[in-house]
Amino acid sequence: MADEIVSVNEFQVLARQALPKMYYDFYAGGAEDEHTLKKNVQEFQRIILQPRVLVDVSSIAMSTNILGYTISAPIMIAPTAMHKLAHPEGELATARAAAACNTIMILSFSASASVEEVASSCNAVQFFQLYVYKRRDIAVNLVQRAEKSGYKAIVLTSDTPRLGRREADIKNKMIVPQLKNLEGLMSTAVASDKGSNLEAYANETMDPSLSWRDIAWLKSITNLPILIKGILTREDATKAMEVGAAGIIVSNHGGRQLDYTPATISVLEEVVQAVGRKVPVLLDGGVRRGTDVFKALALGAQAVLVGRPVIYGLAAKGEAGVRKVMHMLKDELELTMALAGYRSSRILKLHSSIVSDHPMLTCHVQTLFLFVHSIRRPWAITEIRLVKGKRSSITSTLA
Ligand SMILES: Cc1cc2nc3c(=O)[nH]c(=O)nc-3n(C[C@H](O)[C@H](O)[C@H](O)COP(=O)(O)O)c2cc1C
Ligand SMILES: CC(C)CC(=O)C(=O)O
Repeated sequence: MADEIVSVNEFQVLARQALPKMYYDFYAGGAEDEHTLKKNVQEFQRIILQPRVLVDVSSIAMSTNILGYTISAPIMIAPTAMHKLAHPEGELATARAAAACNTIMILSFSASASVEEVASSCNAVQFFQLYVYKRRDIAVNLVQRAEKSGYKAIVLTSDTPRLGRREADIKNKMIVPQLKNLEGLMSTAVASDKGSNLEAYANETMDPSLSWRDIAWLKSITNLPILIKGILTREDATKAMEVGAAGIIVSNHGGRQLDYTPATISVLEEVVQAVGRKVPVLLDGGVRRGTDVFKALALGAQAVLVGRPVIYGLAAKGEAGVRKVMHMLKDELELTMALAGYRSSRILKLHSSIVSDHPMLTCHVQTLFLFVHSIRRPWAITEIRLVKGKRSSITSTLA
């Protein structure tokens, strides 16, 4: 019963029961040692919150704005491939859930429903995630179809010149169904019967020569704003600004590409600092609790994206499962804000940008001693504590 589920992680157990092993492993798995997959969750857990009390939290504002579109909470749906392997209604159910929750879904290039089908299934604001294949005409075709169908932005995934080595998929000989967006354009059948068919297919099709120079080409084929997904360093954040990205998604692809990349939450601040509030910075990877969302906002994210929990909700309960996942995260975030002494998720973001701009933070990062720093503003008190060179807690509230 969906009603008996009290936390997002419980959906993973239900999804495991509902799905064939090959598909469950595909969704749940990461690359190689799955170090980054685990770190994404663990690094959230290392951050401790120090609440402020006796703040009037009788009314809490959860909504935020992404590229001019208001969403009910700073929690969006990450692009994930092939939802029909999780549930027969696939992306259509996910999109309806996004619309019901008044949030943005990013449709995967590798979806099992077409851009047109998903666009016409509901009135949610949708972005389209793009992989660039060696056959550039496919990107042109899909970007133009997405634009025509009413998608509001292109999310270019930058971390997949080749597919990460996902060992469960290799063992299971993971298959690739025909991808709906490519029907009539390209077959997804691959000759190899060894290892992961998905890996063979991806490596045959993805364009490993894609580079920063190609953003100009992408801009020449669309009028939509372009967000770049897969940024983990200040250097690449700066480059993304130089090429005119409209937004950045701090992501390590949920630990499915390069293993031993840092957890996204641990590099968020570095990216936010480089971007300097010029464009929105979003984060995905390991978000499983409202407190995780709160931590990401406090460190400068405008919103987070959720990947696997959405698929698990879909696999377990279809559209209702996705709605439940999104509602649980939103409710937990609201409770976190109340208990931590916050009235608005937007104020949270303002605080953190002050924090990350402060040079003291960087110069004390290596210290082995407790470092307490507070900044006073007419409207805010922000306090950051670092222990042994790591951020250990975040406190800030309205003055
Ligand atoms: C099963 C699965 C499929 C994915 N497919 C895509 C995809 O097609 N395009 C993409 O840019 N990212 C894809 N991702 C990465 C997600 O967009 C996102 O970065 C990641 O899932 C976030 O981590 P989380 O699952 O811990 O929330 C996929 C992730 C998973 C788990
Ligand atoms: C079809 C795949 C390339 C989708 C993907 O990005 C993933 O599985 O992580």
